[in-house]
Amino acid sequence: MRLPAGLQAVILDLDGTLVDTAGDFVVALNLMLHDLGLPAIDHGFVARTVGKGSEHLIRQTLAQSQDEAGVARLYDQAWARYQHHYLAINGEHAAVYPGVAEGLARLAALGLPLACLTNKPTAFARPLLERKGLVGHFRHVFGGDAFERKKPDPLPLLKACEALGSVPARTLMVGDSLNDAQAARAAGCPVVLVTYGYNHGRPVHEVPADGYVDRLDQLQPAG
Ligand SMILES: O=C(O)COP(=O)(O)O
Ligand SMILES: [Mg+2]
Repeated sequence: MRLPAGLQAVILDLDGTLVDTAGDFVVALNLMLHDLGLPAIDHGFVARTVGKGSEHLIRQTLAQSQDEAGVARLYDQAWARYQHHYLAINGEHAAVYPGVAEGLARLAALGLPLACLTNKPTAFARPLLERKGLVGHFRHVFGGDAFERKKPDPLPLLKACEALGSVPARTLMVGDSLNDAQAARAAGCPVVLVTYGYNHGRPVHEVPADGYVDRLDQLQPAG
């Protein structure tokens, strides 16, 4: 699809958009659950649950076997174990999606400044992009802890636009989920969704967007 005319910058989501990280989440969560003596989760659970940040993911994971009080009691220990394991394996069970490196290179060649905006903690996001050879494309990397609120709140997008020096209406958000689309709409940014990501386990075409692409390198310069 053609990029909107007059574009000033592009903001890209990470998990499910640039990198298939479901394997990393499964491994780190299951090591955490093992430490806590709790039953394991599977790939399908991760694909349905990822995208709303680590706190949400850990709470939902604990809720598979715990009531509300159990989740509250175990949360701090779970978060510490999760962080330890995730940082140790970050990127080992994750793969860059086909067309991503080419697509980012093309956007950069058009002179568009790029920001990565994910709900993943910044301390997980930056090393992952480095390990996968993608970090050099980005002027900024903002994690879920970079601002006061996370996507689907528009705040992180508005802050990213500010950092990029772009007007929201001329800043494209590229993501994989309703979370990204809602944040983009509320910020006044056009949004394109990739068709291969997670989208909370739902078909992505259910989510209204300005376009859908099967690969990032399908984003073509405006005609
Ligand atoms: O929920 C997460 O940790 C990350 O999700 P996102 O990169 O799709 O924003
Ligand atoms: Mg995502």
